Amino acid sequence: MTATNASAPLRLAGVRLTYPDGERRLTALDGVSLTVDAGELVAVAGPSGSGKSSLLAVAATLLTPDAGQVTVAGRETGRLRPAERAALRREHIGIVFQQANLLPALTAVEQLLVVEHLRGRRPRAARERAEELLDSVGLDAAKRARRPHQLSGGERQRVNIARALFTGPSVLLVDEPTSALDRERGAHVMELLAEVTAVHRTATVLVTHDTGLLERAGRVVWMRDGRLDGQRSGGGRTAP
Ligand SMILES: Nc1ncnc2c1ncn2[C@@H]1O[C@H](COP(=O)(O)OP(=O)(O)OP(=O)(O)O)[C@@H](O)[C@H]1O
Repeated sequence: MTATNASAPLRLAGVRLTYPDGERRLTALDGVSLTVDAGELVAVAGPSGSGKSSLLAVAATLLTPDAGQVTVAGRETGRLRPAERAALRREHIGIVFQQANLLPALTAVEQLLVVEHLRGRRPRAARERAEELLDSVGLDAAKRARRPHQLSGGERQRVNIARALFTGPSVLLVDEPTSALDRERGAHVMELLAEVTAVHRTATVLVTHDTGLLERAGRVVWMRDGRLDGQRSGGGRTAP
């Protein structure tokens, strides 16, 4: 059972998050529990303001909940010191933001190597890994040598996904990855996310407004007013 799988890379249990709102607090997440297994793609859908981005920020350990637990790769993050939490995030969490945020002066390969350089690994092994990852998301040698302005929006988003996978994260968090793309390119990116989730065995959470893309998800959860409001199995791959 998903809900009781203690080895799942990502577990949220009874998470409550509030923001300051004048004299009071606004409740953005109101007792959210969600377990995501390795190799599972969960799409989080729901109206604007329902708490989807807040859920992603809490799962990314970028925001600390007022109550409840967030467990990443078996570690309860509420108990960690900030430096330990940052290290856990670097090692175990890949984040794909809505905009690719690539550095204009760097080629596709170099976008991945910036991170690797900071981690102090040997460049040749890192370069090979970067080349392989970009190849696996569909960028051939010529495109891997291009700078962001020489790539299409969909290709930039592929670089973005490869970059998030570079550290070998067990959790992949994806925020509206298709909002800047047309329907066909958006569908391809969604297809790619389903594939990398299966191949890299990540616990993937994808936030989207676009209900047209949900059939590729293994599971769809709906948010309303800070609560999970129901879920269904999608048409895509699910964890065994
Ligand atoms: N930094 C903040 N300070 C105060 N309130 C916030 C903050 N961020 C979000 N909120 C509020 O928390 C609630 C949930 O917002 P959240 O951004 O998580 O929703 P969402 O479902 O991601 O919305 P959207 O689809 O429009 O991005 C909303 O009422 C929002 O106004």
